[in-house]
Amino acid sequence: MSDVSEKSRRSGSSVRRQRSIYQVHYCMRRQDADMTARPLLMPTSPLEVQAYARQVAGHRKTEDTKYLGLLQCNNGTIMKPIIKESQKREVDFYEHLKTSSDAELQELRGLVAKYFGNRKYTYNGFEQDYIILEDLTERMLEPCIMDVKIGKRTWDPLATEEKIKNEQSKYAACKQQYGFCIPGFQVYRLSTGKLCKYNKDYGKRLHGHAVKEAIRNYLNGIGATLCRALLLQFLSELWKIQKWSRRQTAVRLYSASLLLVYDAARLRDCCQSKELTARAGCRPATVPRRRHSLHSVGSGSNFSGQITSKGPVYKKLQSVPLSPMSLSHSSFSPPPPINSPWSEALASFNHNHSFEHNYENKLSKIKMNYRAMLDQLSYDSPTPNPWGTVKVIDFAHAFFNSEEEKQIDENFREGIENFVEIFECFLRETDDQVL
Ligand SMILES: O=P(O)(O)O[C@@H]1[C@@H](OP(=O)(O)O)[C@H](OP(=O)(O)O)[C@H](O)[C@H](OP(=O)(O)O)[C@H]1OP(=O)(O)O
Ligand SMILES: Nc1ncnc2c1ncn2[C@@H]1O[C@H](COP(=O)(O)OP(=O)(O)O)[C@@H](O)[C@H]1O
Repeated sequence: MSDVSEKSRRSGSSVRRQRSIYQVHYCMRRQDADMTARPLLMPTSPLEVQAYARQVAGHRKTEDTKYLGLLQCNNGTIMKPIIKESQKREVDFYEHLKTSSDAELQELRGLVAKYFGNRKYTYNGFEQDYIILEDLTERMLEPCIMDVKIGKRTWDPLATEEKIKNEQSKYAACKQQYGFCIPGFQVYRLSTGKLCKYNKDYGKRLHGHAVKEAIRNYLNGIGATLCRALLLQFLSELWKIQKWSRRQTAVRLYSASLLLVYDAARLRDCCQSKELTARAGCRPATVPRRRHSLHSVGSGSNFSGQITSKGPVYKKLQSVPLSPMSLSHSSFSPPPPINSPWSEALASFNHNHSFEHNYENKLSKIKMNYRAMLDQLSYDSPTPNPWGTVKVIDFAHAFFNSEEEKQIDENFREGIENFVEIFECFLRETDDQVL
């Protein structure tokens, strides 16, 4: 991306004002719920395109000089080539999803990358059709990306015998055990900033316990504590996908993937401030002024803007003690209303089946930690944008159900359940984290 912006600056074609890295990367994220938002590029800016260096799986080969991988545009979108029949079906899938009035499909719209239509584009002298999608890693400084292909069955009803055999032979142990597989991921090491890439050959060898460890590695949790804030960001989206997959009968998603993305630069900030807080034994007494926050007026929060040594102060409520020790002798009062993806995560968290047996014991502690974490995150960022998310991608083998075919897609649901369970298990490891 930096090459692109450098070029536009030199040619004087960019209409963007120069901004600091921080502004460019963190403060401009779009928050629209609608997947068909308007293109991001200013009308006068020329579209600049290059091979997408952040692609961790899928088609990438070059045939002659025809590049089969994704392209990155300088307007926050990526372009996915439409070459095979299955990819043509993917266009139809997005087009139908865009206009459908079916409630289940409307819900799915919020779980996939934003779709901006399709277009012809000439790259390296070859004209091709492309699907235009939101780049989920946009503005990330150190994007950590994992592609998780969902389902024991990864071939669609139109697959040939040969294709079925090929699919059955790949990632066999992993798919059998977990109902998903990992065709690729990349992670920036928190300590060194080094980028480590893991391709499909690595993914094909994964099975048993190594699968969970690969996910832990992706989360920068090898030899270090997993970050509760990061896990909750992922879970807030994963629970939505899980809830949808438990009910929906509209579509069968063969070979679709979850694309997990987070910014290691933001994770590093989060860990460093946690470390500082732990060392000081309390949160910082003075907080730099923020222009926007989760708790700005109108955001629905009762946060007063003040933080004391005991934690954030809420309007009309007592300040929140941060130490888990204090829980044993304090009566629990519900947290203030906060409208954000975080509060949705908390709501899902409280109602999730997997935690019901621990419900009474853990709830008050979780809520207390959680409220503190919300403040920590909003303190670190001038906007409340999450720096980790997950979306469903790759609908080349997706099929809409007719009325007679309507039933739950067990193949997809099962894979999601198992993946969510791993994240919930990781989250339990962080139960003692107080931010
Ligand atoms: O060889 P194919 O034709 O089955 O290609 C696979 C692609 O299938 P498709 O062409 O869309 O039907 C397949 O594409 P989809 O993700 O299914 O769209 C993958 O790229 C697959 O690689 P992997 O399983 O992720 O390691 C590709 O598999 P390999 O390159 O690992 O064989
Ligand atoms: N919306 C997106 N934002 C960022 N990266 C994406 C997006 N969609 C796909 N990718 C990247 O491209 C890879 C392949 O995408 P996918 O749709 O699965 O293509 P294929 O059909 O070739 O398998 C993903 O693993 C991911 O790295």
